[in-house]
Amino acid sequence: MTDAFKQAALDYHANPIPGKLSVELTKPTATGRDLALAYSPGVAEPVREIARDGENVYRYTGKGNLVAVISDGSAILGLGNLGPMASKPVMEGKGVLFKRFAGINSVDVEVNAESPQAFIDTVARIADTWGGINLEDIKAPECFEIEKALIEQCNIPVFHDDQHGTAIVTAAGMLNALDIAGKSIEDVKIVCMGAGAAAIACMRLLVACGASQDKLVMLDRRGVIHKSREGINAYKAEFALDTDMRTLDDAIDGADVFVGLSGPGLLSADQVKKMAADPVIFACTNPDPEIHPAVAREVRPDVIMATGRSDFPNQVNNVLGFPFIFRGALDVRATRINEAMKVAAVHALKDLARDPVPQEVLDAYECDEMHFGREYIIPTPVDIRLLDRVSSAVAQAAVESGVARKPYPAHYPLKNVNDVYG
Ligand SMILES: O=C([O-])CC(=O)C(=O)O
Ligand SMILES: [Mg+2]
Repeated sequence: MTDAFKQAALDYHANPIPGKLSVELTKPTATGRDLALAYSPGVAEPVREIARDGENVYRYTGKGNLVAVISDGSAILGLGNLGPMASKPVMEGKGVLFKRFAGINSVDVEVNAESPQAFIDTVARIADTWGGINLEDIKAPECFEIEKALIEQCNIPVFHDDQHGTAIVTAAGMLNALDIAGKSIEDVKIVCMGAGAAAIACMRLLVACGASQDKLVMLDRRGVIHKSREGINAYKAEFALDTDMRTLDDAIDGADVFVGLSGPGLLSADQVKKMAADPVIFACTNPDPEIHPAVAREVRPDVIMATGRSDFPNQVNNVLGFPFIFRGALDVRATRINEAMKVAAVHALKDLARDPVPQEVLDAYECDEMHFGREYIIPTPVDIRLLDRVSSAVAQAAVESGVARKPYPAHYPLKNVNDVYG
């Protein structure tokens, strides 16, 4: 990032008013009568109705279209554990994306918790306020325990975006990239740089999509995760190989796929040179990827390259997932986001990339042409069709898998965010 761009990012957040989100009113408030309806005495009526039947909260309040974006700031993007307040711009940013792409209202909640249990207790006590909870930027391994406990304790969807959002989008992009490379997922040698929340979830989902675990090498800061290593947690142990490989240099030799969910600049041009033909590189650490696309392309013109960023082709970023996954889940009042719903999202994303790209998308990216291929393996976030395709696939899967509390929405398909209330 240039200094000018960094300053522009600060100015964007500071001016003309601080932050990126505000609250808006949805009802008239001009007259005394309006106020009497909105507050005392009128507000007592929905209070009584909700007290009589809890489901009425969806009818008389904003709960059904409201998601909390909750973090402790322990793993902000690829920047590390910088604390709850430093995570606030990202959490507000997720709120921007929820609203912009899926018409979902959100509040950011930054929790200063001294332990995973304190975090769980804090969130569980206020969970009923919202229609869903998006956990964000919480470090591994604590994030696994936190998500599991909250899913058990809440009857609204709880979804750790860095795990499942990232995994869904990665799997969709990977299936397409391998197709373009003419390789099948069962056969490829995969190197995963990183062993945090996103890395573990991505590899689990790739294995569920057919990848062979014995051809998958995972590395953390200390190198290859192998069976004779001491002191690895249970989540990393799931991917421990019986191997002599110890370093990224060892692992990358002949690899078909590199997935980076680790830190900036960790993959070198020399390492890229050693990969197999038509290498697939997903350098997804934000904001700075494991390798710059231009550097990878220079040494390997045959590369199929993705990053997490909006300013390069092939943006593999959870923004393609979480807004629409929650949209579908909220609209059928799902009690959780289960595996069937995640798989449905993978296929919806993967299939959409194969359709012709609308003119609005070309305009937004200032290019004349975009079609399924090396430079376009996954839809762009501005593609309005995501709203319909992903949300309806997720809603349908929720209904079929028995976690929906409402039938498939009568007002689907959604054509744009103004349609979301039906
Ligand atoms: O915020 C983003 O761009 C994607 C994300 O969740 C992360 O990097 O933690
Ligand atoms: Mg994140």
